[in-house]
Amino acid sequence: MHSFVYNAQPSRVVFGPGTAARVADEVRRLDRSRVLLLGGEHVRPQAELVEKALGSLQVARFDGAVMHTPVAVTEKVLGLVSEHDIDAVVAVGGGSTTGLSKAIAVRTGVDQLILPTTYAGSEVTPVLGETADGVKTTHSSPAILPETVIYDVEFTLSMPIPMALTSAINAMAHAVEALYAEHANPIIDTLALEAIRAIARGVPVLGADAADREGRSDLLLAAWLAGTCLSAGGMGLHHKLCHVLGGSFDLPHAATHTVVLPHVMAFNAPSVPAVMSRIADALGTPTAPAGVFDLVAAAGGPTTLAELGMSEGDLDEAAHLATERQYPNPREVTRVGVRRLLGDAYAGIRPE
Ligand SMILES: NC(=O)c1ccc[n+]([C@@H]2O[C@H](COP(=O)([O-])OP(=O)(O)OC[C@H]3O[C@@H](n4cnc5c(N)ncnc54)[C@H](O)[C@@H]3O)[C@@H](O)[C@H]2O)c1
Ligand SMILES: O=C(O)CCC(=O)CC(=O)O
Repeated sequence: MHSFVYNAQPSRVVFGPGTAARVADEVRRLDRSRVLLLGGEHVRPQAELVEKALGSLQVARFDGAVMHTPVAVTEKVLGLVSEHDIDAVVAVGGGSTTGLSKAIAVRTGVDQLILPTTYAGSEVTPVLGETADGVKTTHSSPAILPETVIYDVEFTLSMPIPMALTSAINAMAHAVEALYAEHANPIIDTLALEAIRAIARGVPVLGADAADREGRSDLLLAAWLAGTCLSAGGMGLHHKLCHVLGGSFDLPHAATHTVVLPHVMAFNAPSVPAVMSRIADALGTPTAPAGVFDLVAAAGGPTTLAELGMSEGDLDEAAHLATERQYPNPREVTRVGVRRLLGDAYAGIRPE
């Protein structure tokens, strides 16, 4: 018999090809008129299109978001916000640009409209991770959640295939951890399993046609579902470990998720066999951890922490940092267990 609490997150979502052109209407719908546009070097054409669409609504622009949301960058942009009397942020980019937008909004109360260019899913979560003094700290608040998300598949087509692959596995990780999270519930389970199915379908064909709008649109939809799972379900060992590796050892976010996910699934599998069996069904593979590992390996994605630049000598410290505090996870998290897991991920050993 079911018994659960479900918190729906109130985002407005505009989804479809060409929807970026509606950004000015969406700003006016929020009754805002002084926009700070956040863009970035690798999404210049997308940001330019949005700049044109915003016209006189845009009064300032910043292009320097950094992965893991360093507080020093946020403080720099806060100067622009007060100087230009900003009342809304429009962010064009991946999770790093969205993170900067959230960091500004939670400090100033400005509205946020996000046009994602990756599958990170941050745009629909009330979660923000920020880095200061080499430590990444995550917090959650309704004030962090963006008001409006515009998913335009055209904005994601420029992602190179290796990046689209790792970003899709970052999304899959949100769905996987939601299935065994503290706040798991049947609504989120449905979204999570659909996201996993869609990503398992989409990843193997990513390389076949780089401009496959249909396929990329399905992945973008899966990314939204997966972000929704993260926002309602919560995070366990996998996300904690990736935040330690990203925040303290500067590893790239989505690629780290891609390497670590099968190993955390193998670690947690003995405690949640029924969940792993549902994931295996969604993947269409005999076992879930090996299914994810094989999906990544077959698509040419990263399978070792070594290739991401992790030093073997730092694995002990990473295990220490990831086990300093307890947090919800289906299996007890011990330093010895995490160190073994990290060793396997470092070497790229295929899990059972
Ligand atoms: N709070 C949350 O719910 C949440 C969820 C997921 C990720 N995140 C955070 O987001 C950050 C990672 O985000 P990410 O993985 O999307 O990477 P990212 O935003 O850092 O982007 C990676 C690189 O790819 C470039 N890029 C982005 N979109 C592109 C495109 N369409 N074409 C070509 N290049 C493109 C960026 O400019 C950047 O150089 C991390 O800080 C992570 O912690 C937060
Ligand atoms: O905003 C953050 O950096 C914390 C949440 C997060 O990164 C989710 C993830 O690990 O993909």
